[in-house]
Amino acid sequence: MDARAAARLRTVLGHLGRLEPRDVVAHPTSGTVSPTSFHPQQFQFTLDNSILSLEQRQFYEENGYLVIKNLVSDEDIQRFRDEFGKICRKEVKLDRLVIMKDVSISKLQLAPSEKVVTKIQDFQEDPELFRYCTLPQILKYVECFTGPNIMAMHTMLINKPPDTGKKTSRHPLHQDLHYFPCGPSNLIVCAWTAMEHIDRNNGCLVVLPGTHKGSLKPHDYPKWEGGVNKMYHGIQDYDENSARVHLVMEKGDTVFFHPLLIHGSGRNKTQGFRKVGIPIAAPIGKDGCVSCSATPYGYDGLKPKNP
Ligand SMILES: CCCCCCCCCC(=O)SCCNC(=O)CCNC(=O)[C@H](O)C(C)(C)COP(=O)(O)OP(=O)(O)OC[C@H]1O[C@@H](n2cnc3c(N)ncnc32)[C@H](O)[C@@H]1OP(=O)(O)O
Ligand SMILES: Nc1ncnc2c1ncn2[C@@H]1O[C@H](COP(=O)(O)OP(=O)(O)OP(=O)(O)O)[C@@H](O)[C@H]1O
Ligand SMILES: O=C(O)CCC(=O)C(=O)O
Ligand SMILES: [Fe+2]
Ligand SMILES: [Mg+2]
Repeated sequence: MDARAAARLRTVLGHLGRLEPRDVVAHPTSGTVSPTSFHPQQFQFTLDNSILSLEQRQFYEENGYLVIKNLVSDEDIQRFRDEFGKICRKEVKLDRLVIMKDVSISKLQLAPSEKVVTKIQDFQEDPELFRYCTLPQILKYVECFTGPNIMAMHTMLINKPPDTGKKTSRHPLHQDLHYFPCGPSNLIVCAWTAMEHIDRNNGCLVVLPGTHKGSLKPHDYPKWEGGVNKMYHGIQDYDENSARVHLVMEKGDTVFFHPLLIHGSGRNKTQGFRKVGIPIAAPIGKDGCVSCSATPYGYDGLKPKNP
């Protein structure tokens, strides 16, 4: 994006001011930004940029997600795996890190290892893992949705365990915006990178294309017999007829998706631990998230600020 386009985007963000979370809920598609004159009405969910092809833009506009193949190198993924292993074995300790175990094993006293950690959240203080959020090729695409001043709102690495038979390794269908009252929603994007081959066997991402055009729906715990992980809320009343699309991805492929896109993941029927790094959401206004000024997850400075 050139400097003039960036300046216009900042102006738009400035006019939007600081929304209350309920405003984001009531007007989830507020904040539509068409900062340049190329296609003023045509595009609602992507910013004008020279990175995405017309087909890619149209795909994201229509479907709410976009898979970019082979975006993160094997070498980087290996480094993230190594660091994750150290965290699980407690060789690296981080104050604010949240470590989650699958509910099916949460009450067992198990020795620290990668086999008992289902997910880590808030790794922004770990320089090695946080490199993911600063990879130029990730930021290049993130910028197509957020504009040039980018902040990581949340960081995660998911290590989906082999299902114990209770189906607790599933992640119910949800919208990420449910978890963070950030906005404008169209300027938020989540990046999800496969750290290995992922398909329906080990629990790939499942999306309901086009649902990013809808509103934020009520979420609650699904009524699953085997139990549900803490905070794994699901949408109760989605359209049963919507087509579910299973995203089969290779190591290093990254899917960028809108925070209102309904998505989830199935159970892991293999004996491996399915790793994805690292969903981040990366919105930012000029001085922080434009709707929730202070967020404990906010982490600034991924790219030099535009003057
Ligand atoms: C716009 C931005 C978009 C950003 C996108 C991000 C979207 C995010 C979508 C999600 O990922 S939703 C899921 C988010 N999940 C969480 O936030 C869970 C975070 N994890 C935690 O809070 C802790 O890991 C947890 C409380 C579950 C465990 O913490 P501890 O290890 O300190 O707890 P401990 O082992 O002492 O257990 C405390 C209690 O929690 C229970 N527990 C542990 N793991 C559990 C689990 N997995 N599920 C349910 N309960 C669990 C455990 O049995 C125990 O119950 P009791 O009090 O009855 O003894
Ligand atoms: N029939 C369904 N209708 C709506 N949502 C579903 C349905 N089946 C599964 N889901 C949701 O979609 C997510 C992905 O499910 P998916 O069907 O891919 O995996 P699975 O049921 O674990 O395994 P399988 O590949 O055997 O179907 C699940 O976590 C669940 O929340
Ligand atoms: O990789 C997965 O299982 C999906 C996780 C997810 O959507 C989330 O944590 O918000
Ligand atoms: Fe999610
Ligand atoms: Mg199924």
